[in-house]
Amino acid sequence: MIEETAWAKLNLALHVRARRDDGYHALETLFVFARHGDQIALTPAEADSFTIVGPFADSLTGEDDNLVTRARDLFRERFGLRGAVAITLDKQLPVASGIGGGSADAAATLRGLAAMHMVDMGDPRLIDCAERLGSDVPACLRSMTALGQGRGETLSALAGMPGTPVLLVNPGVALSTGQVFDGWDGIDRGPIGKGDLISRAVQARNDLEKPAIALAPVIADVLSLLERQPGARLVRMSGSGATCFALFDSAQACADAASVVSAAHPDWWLLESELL
Ligand SMILES: C[C@](O)(CO)[C@H](O)COP(=O)(O)OP(=O)(O)OC[C@H]1O[C@@H](n2ccc(N)nc2=O)[C@H](O)[C@@H]1O
Ligand SMILES: Nc1ncnc2c1ncn2[C@@H]1O[C@H](COP(=O)(O)OP(=O)(O)OP(=O)(O)O)[C@@H](O)[C@H]1O
Repeated sequence: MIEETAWAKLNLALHVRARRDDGYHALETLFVFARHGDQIALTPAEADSFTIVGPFADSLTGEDDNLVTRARDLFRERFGLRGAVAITLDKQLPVASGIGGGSADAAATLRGLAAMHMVDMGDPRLIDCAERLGSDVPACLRSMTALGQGRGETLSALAGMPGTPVLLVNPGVALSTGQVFDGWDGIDRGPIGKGDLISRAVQARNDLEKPAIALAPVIADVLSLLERQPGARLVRMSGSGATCFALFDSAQACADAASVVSAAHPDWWLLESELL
């Protein structure tokens, strides 16, 4: 059996630069990954099977389309393979929440199948599969700190901040990525600046916060609560929302903030993690 973690993706910053003719937006983003995520287990089998377990399984069970099975089918088609595989997805991350759950699952499936069939991680066919599965999938395939450009698929590696404590908070609202992009006001506010990762991130922004808040006003409450927490170095919404995060100076400050947030909002989803 091969096991892969689908690490949660965070956008420390996301600048939307232009609407493109193909329905996507040109953007610049700082991708980082958290140590926690969904788990994917793959085992060679007589027949294909796909099982979803875990706290967010119910959000996906019953949908016949899943990014995991799409990744499996595309991989086999692209590499001309036939063998069947049993896949179990342990869904720990909330669905449609801006932390790339589906994209990370697709990427973890590709990594697992690549390991099973001894395909090199740099194989252009693997990268092509990732690009066809979604804008975030190439970044999730590597799960390393990177600057993303184009629609998010053009990646340049950056020095990361491994071990930085991070608190993720989701108020329980699912947002459609396409709908949030549709609410962008069309104003290009410029590129992400230069410098080290944290200073670039602090000076930058997430241009999707405004349209996401218009769809789900509770996001503004999440951001303001996180901003009030001692030791929070950077507070922002990730991707198209609604998950927001705070980076902390210390694990204690992160744990203290988690206690405050969960006491105030026991129904919100929280994850204490650290950056990869
Ligand atoms: C918001 C981010 O999560 C930031 O990392 C990504 O840009 C979204 O990546 P993703 O979930 O993999 O998105 P995709 O599955 O490729 O696209 C979903 C929808 O989001 C919109 N979309 C996505 C990426 C992009 N650069 N511009 C867009 O306008 C499009 O309407 C698209 O139909
Ligand atoms: N394995 C999967 N996990 C989550 N969502 C999936 C999966 N497969 C298909 N989907 C579909 O994809 C949609 C987007 O889910 P996902 O969790 O990737 O969004 P997201 O966290 O907003 O991602 P991003 O940050 O890349 O925009 C969901 O509404 C769901 O119907």
